[in-house]
Amino acid sequence: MVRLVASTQALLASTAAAALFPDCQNGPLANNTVCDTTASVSARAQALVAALTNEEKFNLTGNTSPGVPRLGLPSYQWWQEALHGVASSPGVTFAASGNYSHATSFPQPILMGAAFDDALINAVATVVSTEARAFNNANRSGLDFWTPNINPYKDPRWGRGQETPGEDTFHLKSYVASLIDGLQGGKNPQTLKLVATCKHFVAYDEESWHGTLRYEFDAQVTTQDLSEYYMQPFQTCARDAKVASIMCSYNALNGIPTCADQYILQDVLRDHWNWTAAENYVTSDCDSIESAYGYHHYAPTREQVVADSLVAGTELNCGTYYQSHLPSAFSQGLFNQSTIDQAVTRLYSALIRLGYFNPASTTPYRSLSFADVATPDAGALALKAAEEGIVLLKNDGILPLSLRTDRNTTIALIGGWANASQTMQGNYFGIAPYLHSPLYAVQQLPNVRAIYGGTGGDPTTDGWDEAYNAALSADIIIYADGTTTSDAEEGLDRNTINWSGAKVDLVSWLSELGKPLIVLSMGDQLDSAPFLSNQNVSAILWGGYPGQDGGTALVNILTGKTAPAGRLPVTQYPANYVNEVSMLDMNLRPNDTSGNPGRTYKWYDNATLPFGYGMHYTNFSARFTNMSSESYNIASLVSSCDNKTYPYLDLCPFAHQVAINITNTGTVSSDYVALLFVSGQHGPQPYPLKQLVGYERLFSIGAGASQTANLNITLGSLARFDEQGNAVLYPGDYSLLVDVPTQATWNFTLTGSEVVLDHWPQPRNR
Ligand SMILES: O=[N+]([O-])c1ccc(O[C@@H]2O[C@@H](CO)[C@H](O)[C@H]2O)cc1
Repeated sequence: MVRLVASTQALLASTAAAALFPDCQNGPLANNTVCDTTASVSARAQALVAALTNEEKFNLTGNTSPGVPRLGLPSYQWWQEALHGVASSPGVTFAASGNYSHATSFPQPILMGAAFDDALINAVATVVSTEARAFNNANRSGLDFWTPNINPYKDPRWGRGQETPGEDTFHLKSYVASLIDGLQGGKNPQTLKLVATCKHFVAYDEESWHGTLRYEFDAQVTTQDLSEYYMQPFQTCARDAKVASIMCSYNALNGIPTCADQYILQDVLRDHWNWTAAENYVTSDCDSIESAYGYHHYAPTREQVVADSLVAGTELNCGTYYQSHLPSAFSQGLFNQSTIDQAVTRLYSALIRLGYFNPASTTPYRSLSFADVATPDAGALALKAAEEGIVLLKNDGILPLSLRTDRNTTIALIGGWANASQTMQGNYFGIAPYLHSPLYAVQQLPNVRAIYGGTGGDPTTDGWDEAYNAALSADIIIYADGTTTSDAEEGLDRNTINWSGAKVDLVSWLSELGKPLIVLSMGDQLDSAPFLSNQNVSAILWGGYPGQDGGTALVNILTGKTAPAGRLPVTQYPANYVNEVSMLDMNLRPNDTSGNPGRTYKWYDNATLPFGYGMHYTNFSARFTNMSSESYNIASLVSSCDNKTYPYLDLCPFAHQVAINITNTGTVSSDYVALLFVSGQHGPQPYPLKQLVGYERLFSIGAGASQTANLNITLGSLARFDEQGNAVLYPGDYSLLVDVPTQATWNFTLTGSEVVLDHWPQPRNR
């Protein structure tokens, strides 16, 4: 076992302040082609690399890069984080006070995923990249941001599930395309706004479970599951959204640490997904090259491990292993000159694309300043993002609250989240301009007296009297609790997914008062069965990690200022699920032999609340309007696809848009998320229960009014994956359904022969 502590501390030490950009006017590089803005990116990067000694090149391969002082090439910190706002991380320095002392803190992705609103995600990412650029201009940040975490949230115990938009790959693909566009400033823009990094490539979704650490886990994944599930968000990142960077992970995949795996980094990422077209780089996770040696024991020497990783296509090492061991690996002949040249060329290509070597006047974004950070508009967007994601799980009619105007209403707030502040940010957070707790937000309501009843005891009954007394004198009781980063986060998986016995008992004790009792279930999903079945629990809202204005968002929903329309982006599993399948079992499909009951809504049918669940303050009906034909020939669908617009067959549109007319049949204006699923028995067995093929959020549908969701479904979304990982469109009967919470179906048939939409590259011999 290696100890990572000392070196990770070194990783986090911030770099000494240096010149922000190379001096291309008067510095030593002024006459080097790297400073010639009319030359191509690759010519510029190659010219820079040609000016470097090997020793200098090796030194440039760590996240804390010393630059090359002799050439006026500044030191550079490659490691910045911005999961839901510019975040504290090695390259980001917040000021102690005043300008640059804070940045907008949006909800965690798991709550933003629940909004099912790609335009919202693009707007959020645009604010994040603007604020990041402003920080960079003030020399408080680099330009490479190692976000998003886009591993699918497959197991409810995963500590980092909160960092992701959820469990469904169609959803993740759509979400991440919007996000990367906002972070990078478009698809292949003239100047990259930021470098975004899709991580962790691939099959990474385990932290520390029953003694198995993420650093040592060897994920055993079938080619079918790999292609169909674990790879899908990365395909969108690399192939379609043109993300500029990818991070390989700590785990091994079928015996090979991902950062040393030529199959995934070369055959899949660069060759199959054409990720060579633009100048991009792969970074290791932090100390994951060291883990490949010390935990995975992948090769007998450190030199062999760094050489294998560099050759496989990991250009940058978060850590110091490359800097320390590449020189001797090179002397031993373990890789050749062109390999290190290519790595450094790719790294500096990314900086060139960011305008790093260009005059400020020719680079957009250089004039952004603190006036562009944490603006009122950004604050309003953070509030809207939280409101859009919050999910109504139960309502006996108490919500929206009708508060009296003739006298004060007393509201008791009890529980670990009632007065939450930083907790609302989850992990990977920065310094927020403010943190409005639920208690604070209730205190702002007119004609309301708020009483704080403490956090409630767990596991002892300490604090229960305080809670009870507050509840006794209240008209309405709000119990706000759930998980925090002490229960689940990086390095920490959960063993249980139930509300603790003490919390269930406290809520039941409070419920015996017979007063309106609302549970705010915060953080990750907990099995809400005990509260769903308790008739004295009037309502339940799930609020995830709602960010800087989370309390206001929750209270706006409670009072009806905003109507809830979020949908669960993950399955809410029953508590016993954790006893049925090992966290280390990567299989998605149910398996009688292993006892795996299946994972995600596609393969598991016994949820407490299903993926996509979410109630409203009104009722909706749904109707398909334009499904004229009921039979489509597969060959015609494929041949009518314009391969200039759609270079990959899986992106080809289905014969026509699917139009779903949604009518608000109730009395309250509300957003509505149309979730379109397909089901049917075609392709390899077992068949999934259903799969998401489209979604759209409709806004403010008035009482009695209708709006239409026009969904552009693709051939790829209708495909199934065979055992070789090929995406195949199969003939057969299909049903389209909009079923949560309303029911509408439309059936059609695909005729003719099956067509492979995506031929999956087969694994190399291992
Ligand atoms: O040294 N540390 O303090 C430290 C902190 C976080 C850390 O986690 C890794 O670093 C992040 C890099 O983006 C990856 O998402 C995560 O897996 C790895 C190391």
